[in-house]
Amino acid sequence: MSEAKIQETVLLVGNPNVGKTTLFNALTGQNAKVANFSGVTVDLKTGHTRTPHGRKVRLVDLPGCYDLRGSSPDQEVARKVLRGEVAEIGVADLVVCVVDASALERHLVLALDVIEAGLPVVIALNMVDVAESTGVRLDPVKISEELGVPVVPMQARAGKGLIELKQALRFPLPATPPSIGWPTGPEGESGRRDFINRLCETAARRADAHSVTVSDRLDTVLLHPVWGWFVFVGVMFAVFWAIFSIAGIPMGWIESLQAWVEGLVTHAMAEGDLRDLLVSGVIGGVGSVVIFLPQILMLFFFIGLLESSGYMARAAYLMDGFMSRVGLSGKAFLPLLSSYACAIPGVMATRTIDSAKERLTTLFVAPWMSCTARLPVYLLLIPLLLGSREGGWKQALVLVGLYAIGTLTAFLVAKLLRKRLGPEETPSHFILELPPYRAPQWSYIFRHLAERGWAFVRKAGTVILALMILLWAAETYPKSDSDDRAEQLSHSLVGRLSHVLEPVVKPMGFDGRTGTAILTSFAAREVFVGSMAQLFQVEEGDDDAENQIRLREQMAEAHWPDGRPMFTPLSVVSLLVFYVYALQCLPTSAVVAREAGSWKWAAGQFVFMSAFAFVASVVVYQVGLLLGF
Ligand SMILES: Nc1nc2c(ncn2[C@@H]2O[C@H](COP(=O)(O)OP(=O)(O)OP(=O)(O)O)[C@@H](O)[C@H]2O)c(=O)[nH]1
Ligand SMILES: [Mg+2]
Repeated sequence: MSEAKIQETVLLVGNPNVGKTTLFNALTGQNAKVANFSGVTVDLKTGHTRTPHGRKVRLVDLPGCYDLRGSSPDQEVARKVLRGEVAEIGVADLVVCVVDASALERHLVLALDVIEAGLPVVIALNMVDVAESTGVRLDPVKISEELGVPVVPMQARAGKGLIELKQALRFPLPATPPSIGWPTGPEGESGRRDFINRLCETAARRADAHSVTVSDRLDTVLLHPVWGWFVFVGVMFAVFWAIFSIAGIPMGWIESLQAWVEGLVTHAMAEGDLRDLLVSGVIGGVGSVVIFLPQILMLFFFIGLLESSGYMARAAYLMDGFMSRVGLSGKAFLPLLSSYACAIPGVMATRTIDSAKERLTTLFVAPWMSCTARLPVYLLLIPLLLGSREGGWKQALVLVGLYAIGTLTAFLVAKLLRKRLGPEETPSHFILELPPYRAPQWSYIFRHLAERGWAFVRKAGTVILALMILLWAAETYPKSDSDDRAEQLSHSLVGRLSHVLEPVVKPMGFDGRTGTAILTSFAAREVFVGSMAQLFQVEEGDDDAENQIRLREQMAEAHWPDGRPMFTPLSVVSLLVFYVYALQCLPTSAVVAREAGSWKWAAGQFVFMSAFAFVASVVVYQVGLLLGF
């Protein structure tokens, strides 16, 4: 190893779902994604930690892998790093092999592979709490003697054993007896198994009778072909209901705050363009988006809870049969599920899928899982559809419906695409391990919420704010002599743009202003709400009126020039359908291009989804009209 190296590099390796990232977070103070299923980490994460001797070391968290042979892209990363083939990481000085003490037989396979590869190894014997609760009697000293490497018992989630592990990180690691006590090479496979079994019999003895665990008992219901589905639908419904009813309370606070600030500015400033910019552009436009923060956070919270407890993996298991009918495996379901939070991590998570064709198909349809950026649009429009103060459960039902439409269409398109991509490589079957249920990792969930919340506020304060100011300028200039707002608007840049857009969006049931708002939302979906708040504002509202409700009222009162109401239930449905399908997220397209390895794929996806959204919306509106809605 070169002299110039400033710090040592320590790799965290292990099978999936053993707590590598939990350990990484605990050692580095970061908050990388942790969840209770396999294949959560798909990329390399680096951080720093200090040993008790004051040495700063670089820590690298790897995706889980089972041995040094398999084939999926995420596991390949781990293998390359272990072989020292990744330039940014170089050759590791030490490998911490994280194993699950409650299932040592399986986890030692990788540990032996790594020791054989000749790297200095420390074994982190994690999840000691789980092992003990299932009656396993551990003997870390014996394991250490047999393998010839240090073994540190620990509970990463509770932060136990961290100091001991840090103490074991010594450079160079004191030499251990070089003799390997198990047969090596591929021929030695069964001999290695025997070695592991013998070791576990003495050093990780199981209680004799196989007891039925709580996880087993829960699974008889949650994986039941009938009851399992009841629970699944019930859980989803409860989540959406909570989003409407509970989040309504903090939303009210934000609304009042916004109205108060608006009133303050209105009174403090003289009438004029600047005041108009602040009140309608900045406070009205940005505020109408920020209001949805509580609901977005709630959705992230529930997704975090479901992932952390292990229920997500059950949902994937339930879906397996259905998925295989569309040519995907249950493994593809987890990336799709996490796309409900945001398509970007969802697309990245497709790396856990072994088959390249299945992977391409999954990342192609992932953006149709409604992400949280669509939530503000849905939440603005659903009450408009049902009449403002309709009961929470009906609204939840419509919301579930929207998620379902996106999901089902995704499956349908996946099926067609999967066929086009050529014959099946391997029969898809369920390859995801079912993890035991675990208590949610609250510290991770709440830190994650804080990060997401901050990211949303930052986006509102930058991208959305900038767009709102631009839009305000475009709807204010060039100025006309008229005092009438409608006339002023039609004279402005936006008015002219609306005029051009109107023939395009009219078949969908909207006017040019809505068309303009849709156009602005190609920068970011949430912008739609802010743009509507600006474009449909008729008069300066009362100082204390609540902006959101005002926007909905204004939309409800909007008319076509011939006096027909503009937002009928039919046109609102058509608008919702458009937002379910349209791909309006540049970062997603960039990640798709990277993951699929070609811009063509991302461009094709964008064109296909936009066209699909447009056609679906036109069909809904026109057929609806024919049917007399
Ligand atoms: N009971 C118990 N659970 C733990 C412990 N350490 C981690 N966990 C849980 O194990 C699950 C998996 O943790 P992760 O840190 O995401 O595991 P990982 O090894 O990084 O998983 P991949 O990235 O998928 O390879 C989470 O639900 C953690 O809360 C522990 O010591 N005891
Ligand atoms: Mg991980």
